[in-house]
Amino acid sequence: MIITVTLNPAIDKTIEIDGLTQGGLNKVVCSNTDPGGKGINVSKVIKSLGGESMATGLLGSSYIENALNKVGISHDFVRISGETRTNLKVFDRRTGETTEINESGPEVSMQDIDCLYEKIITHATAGSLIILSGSAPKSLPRDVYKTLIQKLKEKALKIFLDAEGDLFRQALEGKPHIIKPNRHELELYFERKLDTRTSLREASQHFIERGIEKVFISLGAEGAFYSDSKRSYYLNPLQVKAHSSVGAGDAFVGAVAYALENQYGLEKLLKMAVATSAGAVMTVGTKPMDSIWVLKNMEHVVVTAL
Ligand SMILES: Nc1ncnc2c1ncn2[C@@H]1O[C@H](COP(=O)(O)OP(=O)(O)OP(=O)(O)O)[C@@H](O)[C@H]1O
Ligand SMILES: O=P(O)(O)OC[C@@]1(O)O[C@H](CO)[C@@H](O)[C@@H]1O
Repeated sequence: MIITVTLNPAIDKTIEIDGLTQGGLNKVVCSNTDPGGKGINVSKVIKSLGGESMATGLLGSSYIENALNKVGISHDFVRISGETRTNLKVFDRRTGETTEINESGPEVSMQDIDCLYEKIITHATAGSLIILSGSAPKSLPRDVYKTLIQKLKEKALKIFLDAEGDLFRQALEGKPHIIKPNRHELELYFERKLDTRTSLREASQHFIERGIEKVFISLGAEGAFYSDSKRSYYLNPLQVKAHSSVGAGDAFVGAVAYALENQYGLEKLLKMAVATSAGAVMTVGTKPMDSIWVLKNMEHVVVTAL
């Protein structure tokens, strides 16, 4: 059983503009809305690959529950009184760039986290993979993931963390089993550039020495990197026509979770993660790519042992 946890869900509003003018009038060419927040996107990707997950977290709006019902994703959120944030993604058709404007999220408390912990425990079965992904509303302490990880590990659950900044730094003390930082998150953590394969390998080893089992580093259009205690691999990106890279990291995490759940071998898992995330950058907003495309294209991913 895979459980995705989103502490700070979002209604993602993606608008497209023909040349963004700062400080001027911008006309929207088209717009669309997706249920979002990193864990929820992971659940969407698992579903598109043919898998099942349970989405939970802290939720203020029924929009997201309705949207998940429509695509058949199981969910059980802790309902909070504050409103779910709306995150604006502005895609500039001329430059191909996306500008993101994210709200910080509603007021929540550690009591909400206690309720969330109970929900996770209710749904988890032995060895369930719990995915903790994305930011936490400002009102929560920055060690919220660390606290959750420590408690969940006492129940022998597997933890996959995708977070940044102080949340990430403190969560590491709880020793999640798997992490997927992107290059920017890692550079923030180490306070230095990580622009060579050697530096990525050293960074991964730093985590592995501290008890983390699997380190995936996503490198945007430059592909990805993987390390565990025995091996390291560089993964070439697929050459695709990029539309919106928002949610590419979530697609990567979703594919890894799906592959682990289905006990894929490492090479197949890595290929699926790269293909699923490449597919995600071709779609509008945070819509996942369909599994037929993923299965067809994963064979083109080159996995290089280092
Ligand atoms: N332009 C691109 N072309 C091909 N593949 C891409 C491109 N951008 C991203 N990817 C794929 O998506 C994966 C994740 O991308 P990225 O490193 O940008 O994640 P992220 O920063 O965590 O994303 P987000 O936070 O928006 O979900 C990469 O490892 C790569 O496989
Ligand atoms: O503020 P966070 O939680 O870090 O990021 C939130 C977010 O930008 O991430 C997803 C894409 O990865 C979007 O669905 C969502 O709007």
